[in-house]
Amino acid sequence: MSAVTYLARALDTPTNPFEDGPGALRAEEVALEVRDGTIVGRRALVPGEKAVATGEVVDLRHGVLLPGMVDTHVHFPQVRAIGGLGMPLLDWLERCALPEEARLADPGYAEEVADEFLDGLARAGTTTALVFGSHFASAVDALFERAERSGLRITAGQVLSDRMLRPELHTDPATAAAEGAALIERWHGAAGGRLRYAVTPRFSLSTSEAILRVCEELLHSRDDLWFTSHINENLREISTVAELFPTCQHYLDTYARHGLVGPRSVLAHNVIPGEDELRLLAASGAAVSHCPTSNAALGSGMFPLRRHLDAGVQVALGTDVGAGAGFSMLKEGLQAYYLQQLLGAEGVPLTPAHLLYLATGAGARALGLGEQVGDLGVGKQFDALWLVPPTGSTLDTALRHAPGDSDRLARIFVLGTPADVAATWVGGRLVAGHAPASTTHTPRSTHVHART
Ligand SMILES: O=c1[nH]c(=O)c2nc[nH]c2[nH]1
Ligand SMILES: [Zn+2]
Repeated sequence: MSAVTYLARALDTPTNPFEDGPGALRAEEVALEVRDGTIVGRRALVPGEKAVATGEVVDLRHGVLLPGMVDTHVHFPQVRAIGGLGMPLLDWLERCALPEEARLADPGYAEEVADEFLDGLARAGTTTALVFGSHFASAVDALFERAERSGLRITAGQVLSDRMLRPELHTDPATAAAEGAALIERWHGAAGGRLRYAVTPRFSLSTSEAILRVCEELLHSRDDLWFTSHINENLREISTVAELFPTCQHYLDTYARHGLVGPRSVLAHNVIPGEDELRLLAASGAAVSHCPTSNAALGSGMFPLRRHLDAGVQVALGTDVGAGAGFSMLKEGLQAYYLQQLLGAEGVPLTPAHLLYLATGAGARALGLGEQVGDLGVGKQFDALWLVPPTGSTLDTALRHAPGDSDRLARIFVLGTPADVAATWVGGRLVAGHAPASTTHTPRSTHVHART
């Protein structure tokens, strides 16, 4: 059994600040005892305390420890398409995203992109993600194979479409059913449950009723699969979906009538929802992934967080790479804050605790992982990111002069970038960066040895 004690200045939100207020922010100097990847002990330290534990000790107190970020909407095949500005959704798809996604038909290309993608997540401090896969089954295999090695917690699936994209990205119901069943068999629950399968129609605009029926069969082939798709992102998209599904009550109904909306469903965007849709989302326990940098880049609209909260809909954050502005969930949190400020009286005034919760605990709960990850409490996995801004950087200065814990967290969201993430762990395993050498403390002696 491997046991390590991490000494850290930790910030987390073990409860929901939308219910408990800003007091939900926990800021402590702690000793976290981690055994086989699980936090088994947590003790508050007297600041600067030295002789704190016996056994292997890693001192992280010159940085800030946060729970690993949870990205609830991110596209694996779009890493190389980040940064396409100046277009609304459907033009951006046609010009930027889909030509790149078509390249993943080449398995070698897909492997390279999978490595870039997973590396991008881990370096940004993201430890868990709900990932839009590729239209090609071979590329989805590549993603899961690389994810198994990377150590990250990944829920993903083959993206399904059979119209209105480009022919090489289209499938047919029989192929979709066969490939989906094989991928579920190979990957759902693999790597000790770190990898899970999500049935993933791209959006109703590009999926016929026949493909949605396949999605229904695949999703209900087991009772523990996930569902994800897009919804209500853009006015042209919404009116096209209404024309394509004349008998549906609203966009959400195109999924709901196939049994695709439930507590294991995550729908991205929902920038322009109807009240009926919000009620149905809340009643079904489905979550919405809010992707604020993508919404701003594509001019999709202003996410009505207040209406979601009032209706009781679960909301978490997603980067939506590549329409979004990169893998940083700190940037996503900041953009969510800005957007709510711009909404004036209709916006929700978000505190730093809200931002941290949206980027960690809310995502964990939306993905059914709230018992395992999302904060740094006893019983949780040691999924964490360690921020160590370079000495003399603006973030370093800002943190040294922060008057309080909430201000420190605000400064991290405003100024933090992946370049400040010195190390990322999943289940106690280092998945990016470098941790300091541990020291072994015995009752009599202390010596340093290198950690592998
Ligand atoms: O932001 C988005 N990115 C996509 O790739 C996509 N596909 C359908 N709808 C989408 N929205
Ligand atoms: Zn998306």
